Amino acid sequence: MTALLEVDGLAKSFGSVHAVDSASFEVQPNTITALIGPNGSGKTTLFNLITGYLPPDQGQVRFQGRDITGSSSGRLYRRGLSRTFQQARIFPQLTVQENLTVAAGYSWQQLFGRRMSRADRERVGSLLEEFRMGHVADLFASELSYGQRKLLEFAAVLMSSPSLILLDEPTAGVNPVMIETMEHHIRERHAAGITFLIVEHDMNFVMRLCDPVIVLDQGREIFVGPPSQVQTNPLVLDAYLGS
Ligand SMILES: Nc1ncnc2c1ncn2[C@@H]1O[C@H](COP(=O)(O)OP(=O)(O)OP(=O)(O)O)[C@@H](O)[C@H]1O
Repeated sequence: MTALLEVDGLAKSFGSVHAVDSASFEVQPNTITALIGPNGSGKTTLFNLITGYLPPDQGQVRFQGRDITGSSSGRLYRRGLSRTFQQARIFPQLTVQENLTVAAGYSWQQLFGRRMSRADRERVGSLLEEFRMGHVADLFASELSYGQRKLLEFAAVLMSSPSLILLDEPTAGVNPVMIETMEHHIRERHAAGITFLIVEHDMNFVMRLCDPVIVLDQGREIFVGPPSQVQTNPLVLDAYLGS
């Protein structure tokens, strides 16, 4: 099977800190792959390198077989590679509905002139329904709870019809009910054909949802395998207990 995403010898240093140090791994299509590792092991930096928010010092990233190293985040978004952030990046001064509209690629002028295609209007409507956000559609995003903002960001990246979504700590700081909601939506969208790469510290969440699991330590992968083998792998235990 051809990998959907290939990370090959990726490296990034900040001064003397080797945040990502020759990392290489693949994400196969139709998986929910986890990327875990102790604090500071380079997970967010890797996400930034893959999604065009940081240029790598070395190495290559391929998406759907094409070299995307150094491509801009906007270009990757339009090609079907989207991401979320640890702190949801949404527009607090726009309503929930407007946030989804902007994510479809509409300019601010079009947004306020209501010149939106019927198909996109319907997509916004169906996402509001799917994510049960109809009742908050006209609230400003700033009025949402922390968890709802994360959910909105997730819904917004779906406007680009992505084939791969990178989620950066989707459950961090989120209440248990919202964690279940998040898991439900990931499963639903996975069943509909979207591939996920998820950075997450909640091991219960990872163990029940993800396969395979990639473990990063000091900027490079030290384990790739099924969740059942992660917790007993000596290299993984060393990385976590030694940190
Ligand atoms: N912009 C930056 N400037 C300097 N150092 C940085 C920068 N970004 C990350 N680092 C360093 O790179 C290393 C990897 O950080 P990164 O945030 O990628 O790790 P992480 O695995 O995502 O951590 P966490 O689980 O705590 O979110 C850390 O030592 C961090 O301090």
